[in-house]
Amino acid sequence: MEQLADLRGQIDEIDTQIHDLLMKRAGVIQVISAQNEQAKLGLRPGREAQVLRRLVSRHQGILPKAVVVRIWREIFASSAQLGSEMAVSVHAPENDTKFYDLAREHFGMMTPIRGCQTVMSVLREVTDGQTTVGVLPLPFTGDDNPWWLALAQGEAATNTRIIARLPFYNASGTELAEAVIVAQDTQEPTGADRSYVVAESGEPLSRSTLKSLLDKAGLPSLNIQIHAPDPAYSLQLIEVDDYVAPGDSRLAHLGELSDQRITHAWTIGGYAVPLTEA
Ligand SMILES: O=C(O)C(=O)C[C@]1(C(=O)O)C=C[C@@H](O)C=C1
Repeated sequence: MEQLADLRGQIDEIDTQIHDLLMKRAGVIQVISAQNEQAKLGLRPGREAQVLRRLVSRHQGILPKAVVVRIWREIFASSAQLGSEMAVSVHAPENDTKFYDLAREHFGMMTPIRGCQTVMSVLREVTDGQTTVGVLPLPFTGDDNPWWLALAQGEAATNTRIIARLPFYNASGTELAEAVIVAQDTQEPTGADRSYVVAESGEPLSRSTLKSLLDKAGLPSLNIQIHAPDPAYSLQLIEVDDYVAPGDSRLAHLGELSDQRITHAWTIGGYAVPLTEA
């Protein structure tokens, strides 16, 4: 049996290597950020998703995958901070810390996170540029005053988009709150993605009509939320099981496929399919 002192010596040597590699990685990030000085957002959730999928798929041994993900969350957060000062605003109504907790888990120990009482104040801070990203509840059916309407006020009215979904990896086995990250940025495709599409119409279309139109257009839908504030105007939020780029030709087909009942359709962003489901 190897002597305990030898084994501790091996651990010391490994710790030195890990530390050297972390410093080397930070140096590479510094070079990237110097080359991308114009880019406001150091955060790239799509790239993070690809890195984590790759590491988790090659992972072996007794160290839990969740630990690997946890370590890389801190690494990503510190890299994103190096790229540009990052601040997070999160929906944190009184006595409800579930979104704050999700954000802290995702953005690590060092990122400034500010709680906002209302979803609208989170959105305002992102849209005004007071904060880099916002964390908001996942859009849900039955919400009488959905926040996503603020992202759906005409295609060019806002640069704020959904760029990620939380949690990306839920290893706890318990149901966590679910949220999306919004930013003045665009969704980056990663090879396994979903996008949110808004379809505008006069009279609301039924879910089944809309679903079959979407299928014909090649847009597989997972979830449809209808918001019809008056009989002559409605907006439908569709979660599509695929990446939909701004200006995707499938969106333009919806008009003719629906005999012009859909007057306009556009994407408001989306997210990389979470690791647990990939
Ligand atoms: O790939 C980049 O552009 C990076 O800035 C690197 C990096 C990383 O640490 O891996 C940094 C932060 C992003 O959220 C994603 C990737």
